[in-house]
Amino acid sequence: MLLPLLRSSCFPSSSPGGGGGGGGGGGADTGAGSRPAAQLQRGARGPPGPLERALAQPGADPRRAAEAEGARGPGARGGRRAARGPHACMDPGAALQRRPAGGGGLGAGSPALSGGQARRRKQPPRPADFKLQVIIIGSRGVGKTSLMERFTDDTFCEACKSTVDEEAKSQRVDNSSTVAQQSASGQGQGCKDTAGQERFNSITSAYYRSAKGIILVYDITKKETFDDLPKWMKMIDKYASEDAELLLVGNKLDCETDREISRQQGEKFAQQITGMRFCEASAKDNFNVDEIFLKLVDDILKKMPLDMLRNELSNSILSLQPEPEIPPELPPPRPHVRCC
Ligand SMILES: Nc1nc2c(ncn2[C@@H]2O[C@H](COP(=O)(O)OP(=O)(O)OP(=O)(O)O)[C@@H](O)[C@H]2O)c(=O)[nH]1
Ligand SMILES: [Mg+2]
Repeated sequence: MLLPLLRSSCFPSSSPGGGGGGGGGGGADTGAGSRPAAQLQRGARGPPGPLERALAQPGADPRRAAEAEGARGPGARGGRRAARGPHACMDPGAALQRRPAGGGGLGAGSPALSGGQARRRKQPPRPADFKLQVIIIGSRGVGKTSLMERFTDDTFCEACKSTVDEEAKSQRVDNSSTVAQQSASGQGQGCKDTAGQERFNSITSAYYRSAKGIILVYDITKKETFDDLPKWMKMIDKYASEDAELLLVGNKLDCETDREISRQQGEKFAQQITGMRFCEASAKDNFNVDEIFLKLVDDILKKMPLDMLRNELSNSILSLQPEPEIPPELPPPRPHVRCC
């Protein structure tokens, strides 16, 4: 897998496009009190999987490598308009294996996607290899930030502050201008927990527009967050690009006893949206979290036109971390494509 730098912007809460409100649709604001910007990157993780090793070969074709790794071939799932193919690995019905020591992979055949928990101890972030923007949206408290932090830092906090918090509300105007500045100066890729409330649509819509992947999260223990989904879909239809990869996530799978939304309900919702994948996860148990992000990136890369991918590569340092040992019989790989 190319080492994508995924930056995600969390849109806490609010019923999308709507004003404030209680409960799941709480008024959303910018997240002045939010956690620091977090870059999601794979760079600092452990040894490359077969897909990465395959990519390291001279002249590797990223998508063919992805296929070789058992991911579905390009075109198996087009954009939202294409006829829906059967869900592959995110099929919620498939037995998602629990990863040993903290989480499950999508299936036996995806060592590159298998547990990386131990490998992801906090390490200094590395410069971006390859930028894709992914946004995580969903009603308040569904676990957007927790999923992001589990993936980036492998941490989880029980009583974490809402990305929207009281003091933030007072500063939201500044923040919205900050966010505006960021996006204006091209820093829009920076990750910021901002909100989806009507007043920020002009800002957050920019995030939707440039997002290659959208993760829509609901809380399986809170029906209202599932009922909010159509409103989030309206935001996606209104602002997101046609070919953004969509992934629906039912979070808090560890709270099975408090479940209010069945897996089948989640799957059925996703099946109504062309091209939308679905899975259930738990940020707390670190179950299916890597897979959410890495599979989404897989899908994004596979849909990218090869020349664009190559072009992106030619403008970036393709580096795999750590360098795969080159068995003696293989010639050393060609020198890395360096930034111009
Ligand atoms: N049991 C359980 N709790 C979770 C999980 N993910 C998040 N939580 C908890 O749910 C609450 C909200 O989590 P956040 O990550 O802040 O949710 P959010 O969607 O970012 O919330 P806002 O920023 O307010 O929109 C916190 O108390 C988390 O500890 C999970 O997988 N399982
Ligand atoms: Mg949050």
